[in-house]
Amino acid sequence: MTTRFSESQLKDVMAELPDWTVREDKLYRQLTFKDFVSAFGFMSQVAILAEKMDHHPEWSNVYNRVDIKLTTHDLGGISMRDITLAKQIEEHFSAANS
Ligand SMILES: C[C@H](O)[C@H](O)[C@H]1CNC2=NC(N)=NC(=O)C2=N1
Repeated sequence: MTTRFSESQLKDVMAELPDWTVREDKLYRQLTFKDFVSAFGFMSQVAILAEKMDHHPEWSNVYNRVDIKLTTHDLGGISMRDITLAKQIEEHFSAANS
C-alpha cells in the first residue's frame, strides 16, 4: 500500500530528481522541446506509460512546452507513485532530446 510522503521523506527522494520542484503538494517540472511534434510525441509516450501505471499526470502543452504536475489524488499528496512516474518521464525526456 502506497503512503503519502512526510516532509523529510520527500526531501530525501527529491535529491534524485534535481529538475523537479514541489509546489502545493505536487511535483512540478516544465519541459521544452524543439517543436510541437516532439512535445506531443513525448506526451503520447508518457500517456501510454501513465495508463499502464494507472497513474496520470496533470499537464498542459503550449507549442513546444509541456508543464507537468504529479500528485496522488487518492492520498491528497505526493507518494512513491509520483516519484516513479517522474523518473520514467525523465527517461523519456532524455530519449526525446538525444
Ligand atoms: C481508480 C484508480 O486507481 C485511480 O483513480 C487512479 C487513477 N490515476 C491516478 N492518477 C493520479 N495522479 N493519482 C491518483 O490517485 C490516481 N488514481
